[in-house]
Amino acid sequence: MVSWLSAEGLSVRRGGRTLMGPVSFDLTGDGIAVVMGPNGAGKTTLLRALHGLERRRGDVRWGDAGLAAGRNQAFVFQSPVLMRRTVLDCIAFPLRLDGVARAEARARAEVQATRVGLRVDLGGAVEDISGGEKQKMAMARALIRDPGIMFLDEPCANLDGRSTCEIEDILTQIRDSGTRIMMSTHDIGQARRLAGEVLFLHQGKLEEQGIGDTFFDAPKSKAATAYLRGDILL
Ligand SMILES: Nc1ncnc2c1ncn2[C@@H]1O[C@H](COP(=O)(O)OP(=O)(O)OP(=O)(O)O)[C@@H](O)[C@H]1O
Repeated sequence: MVSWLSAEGLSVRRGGRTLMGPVSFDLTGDGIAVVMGPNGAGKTTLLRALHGLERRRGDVRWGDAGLAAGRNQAFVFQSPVLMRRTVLDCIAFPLRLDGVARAEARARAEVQATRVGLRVDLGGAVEDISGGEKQKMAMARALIRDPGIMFLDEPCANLDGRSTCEIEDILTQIRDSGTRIMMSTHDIGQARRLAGEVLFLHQGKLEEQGIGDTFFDAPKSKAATAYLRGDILL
C-alpha cells in the first residue's frame, strides 16, 4: 500500500538531550492515525516535528496526501491560539494571510463554521465562546485552506463528554472527506473509537505500530499491554 506519511530515524534533541526518537514508521491506512502513550512519551514532540515546528533529524516523506502532492498541512494545538478578533475573522485569518479579499475570506469562513457545527455568534469575540466551541473554531480555521493532512494535539483535552462527542464526529467527517488526520490522545476510549492506525510511544521511542482493533485487542509490546490495562508507565 502507498504510504501517505513516513519517517525514518526521526528525532528531536534539545539542550543535548533527545526528547523524542529516533522513530521510523510508515502510515498507509485511510483512517485516522492516533499517537498514544503516557505523559512525556513524546507525542506532542512527534507531531510538532512532523509539522516542521521542531528542528529535527532524520527523514520525513510525504505521500499522496501531503506536501509532495502540493497540499498544505494544518496543526490544531491543544489550546487553540486565540486572536483579538471576531470568531469569523479568526477562522478567515489563514486566507487573509494568503491575500484573499476580506469578503471572500469571510464567506469561506462561514462555510467552515457550518461544516464544524459552530453554534455561536460569528460576529462575537472569540474570547467569549466555550472551550468546546473554541476547539471547533480552531478546526474550522485549520480546514479553511483544505489541508491534505491535519495534525491535532489532544483535541479533546479538558472538554466535557458532549463536546468530545461532537469533535469526534467532526474528525470522522474530515477523514471521510479525504483529509488525512494524525492526532494524539490520552483517552484510550477515544483512540479505540477513532484509530485506523496507532503509533504507541513510550519514553520517546516508538514501542509499537498497530492497526486499530488488532492493536487494542492484542497489543504486542509489554509497554502497550500495560498502558491499555491502565497501569501507570513512567
Ligand atoms: N520545551 C521543552 N523543553 C525541554 N524539554 C521538553 C520541552 N517540551 C517537552 N519536553 C520533554 O520532551 C519529552 C517529550 O514531551 P512531549 O510533551 O512531547 O510528550 P507527550 O507525550 O506529548 O506528553 P503529554 O502527554 O504530557 O502531553 C518529555 O520528556 C518532556 O519533558
